[in-house]
Amino acid sequence: MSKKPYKLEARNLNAYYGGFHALKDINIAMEEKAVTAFIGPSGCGKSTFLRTLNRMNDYIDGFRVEGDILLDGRDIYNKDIRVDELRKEVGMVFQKPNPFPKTVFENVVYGLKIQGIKDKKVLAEAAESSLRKTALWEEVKDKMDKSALALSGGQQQRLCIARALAISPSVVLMDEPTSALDPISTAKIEELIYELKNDYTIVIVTHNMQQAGRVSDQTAFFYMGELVEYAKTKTMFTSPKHERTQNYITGRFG
Ligand SMILES: Nc1ncnc2c1ncn2[C@@H]1O[C@H](COP(=O)(O)OP(=O)(O)OP(=O)(O)O)[C@@H](O)[C@H]1O
Repeated sequence: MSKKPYKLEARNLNAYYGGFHALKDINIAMEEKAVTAFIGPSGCGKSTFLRTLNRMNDYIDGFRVEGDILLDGRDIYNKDIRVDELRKEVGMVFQKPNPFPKTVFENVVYGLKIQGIKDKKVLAEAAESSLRKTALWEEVKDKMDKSALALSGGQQQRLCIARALAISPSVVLMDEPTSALDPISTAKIEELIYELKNDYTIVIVTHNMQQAGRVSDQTAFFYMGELVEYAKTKTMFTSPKHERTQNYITGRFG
């Protein structure tokens, strides 16, 4: 089988919060239309790294990076990159569902409206298409003008994923997207992630080892700001190379 091309690459990436060295010489290449999971104990830099992939950390005072992050071969920290364009390409879903206090419809089309799209038919079609992709359409099609805050937590999270997909990203970053959800909603999101990788490159931070095992193709294990091991998920879970990885995945720490 031919290898998928790399969508995202970090080369000699170091990141700092002021004087604190949070990411240490990270080198990793993530495949296109695949799911890459980041695992590791609390505070090891998973979220920091995820957030460097769409420059979400730019907002933090004193944060800086050295090295390169390449999206389709282009360095996203290059001066000529427009951050708003980058974020259209690299969408993000957070730990807690964070719908806006607006209707279901307004939530899904939010990004499109910001882009200046006003045509009602275009917006309605985009909303339906995104909600179908997150398997939410049948559940909300009669509630499009109701508040998104009235949906269940799991539905809200699928709505947030639909909102991210509506602006047609090619990469979706997910920071512990199920940690606030019940097991049934979690299972639905996991199924969804599995489906979405047909069309999107997905990077997910998870504390749940079983989840990494179920949804990801590749897994990266981080420890104290370093990328200790990166391998096919099956390989990592059956025969990790490093003792630290072994100890973590068998629950001896973390
Ligand atoms: N805004 C910030 N300012 C200063 N230090 C920070 C900031 N955000 C994170 N850090 C530090 O950077 C390190 C990595 O944090 P990060 O949130 O990336 O870890 P994580 O592996 O995602 O943790 P968790 O699993 O608990 O979410 C930690 O030591 C953390 O305290």
